[in-house]
Amino acid sequence: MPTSEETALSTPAAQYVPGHASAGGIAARARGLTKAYGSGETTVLALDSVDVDIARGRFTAVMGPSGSGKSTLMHCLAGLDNVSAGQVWLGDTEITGLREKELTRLRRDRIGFMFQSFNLIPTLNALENITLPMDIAGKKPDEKWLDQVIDTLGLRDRLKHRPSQLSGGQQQRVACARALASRPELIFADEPTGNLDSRAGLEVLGFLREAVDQLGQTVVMVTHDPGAAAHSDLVLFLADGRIVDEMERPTAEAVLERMKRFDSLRGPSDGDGSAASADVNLDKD
Ligand SMILES: Nc1ncnc2c1ncn2[C@@H]1O[C@H](COP(=O)(O)OP(=O)(O)OP(=O)(O)O)[C@@H](O)[C@H]1O
Repeated sequence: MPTSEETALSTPAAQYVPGHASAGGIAARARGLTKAYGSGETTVLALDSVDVDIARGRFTAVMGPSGSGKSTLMHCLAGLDNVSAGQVWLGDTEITGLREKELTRLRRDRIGFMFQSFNLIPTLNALENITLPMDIAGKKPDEKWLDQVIDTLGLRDRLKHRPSQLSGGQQQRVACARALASRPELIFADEPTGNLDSRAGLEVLGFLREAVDQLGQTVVMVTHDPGAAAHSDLVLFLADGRIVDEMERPTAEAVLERMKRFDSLRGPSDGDGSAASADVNLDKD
């Protein structure tokens, strides 16, 4: 059963909304966001009436036990998955209810994506990969911005290389540049360091941080790694499809301690990586 505090976090907006947007405005917003998979007795409630504001110009991390709904939240906020109930906005545009064609255009024009697998086209060189989404959209890149992105990511001397000629870290930097190239309103990164060694992972996190601090971008990153989350401005913690806590200016140690409290709620027979019990203790500092 949810605690009273958890219930308070998932009830309608005006009271308390995790991620509470700053003066910079709101890049994405969800109210009552609910996502169920399957039907009847096999229904899985992946998101349970989530209210969240993603602040513009900030780096937000999403953490939580396996199966808590992190990827589902990202997919619903990005219009990659339809919702069962509730509303989602990208900026001022409500995306719930948009037709697939409109969603495709919106994703292409306004959102950048980074995934664990870099999703680069092997036959294209780095520069062609970076500009591919814009080429498909028939848009000319803003050359000054593109130069800035390429230099910030240290890719200037790698532009003619194909993905197979680049290290994992360099490939992820290309994926990062591709996400940034069209100067999207929002970048979603799903475990962007998951396939990298720790040095390359740190580098990519540093670049995402720079994208926020120096280029004014907005980043939402799903991660399992407390060290990665420590690069963000704000961590949202999910459990059983609900946002149950948040942490401003996180440190790896503090995030790890918070995550341990999810683990300690699992029974001995519950070691299969499924979500923690809903009875998460919410003693916010
Ligand atoms: N396509 C699907 N069909 C059925 N159930 C799904 C589907 N996608 C996700 N789920 C279920 O929804 C819940 C949330 O999944 P989700 O992938 O969002 O969690 P997560 O926190 O990202 O997990 P992980 O950290 O393991 O990637 C889980 O119980 C999962 O089994």
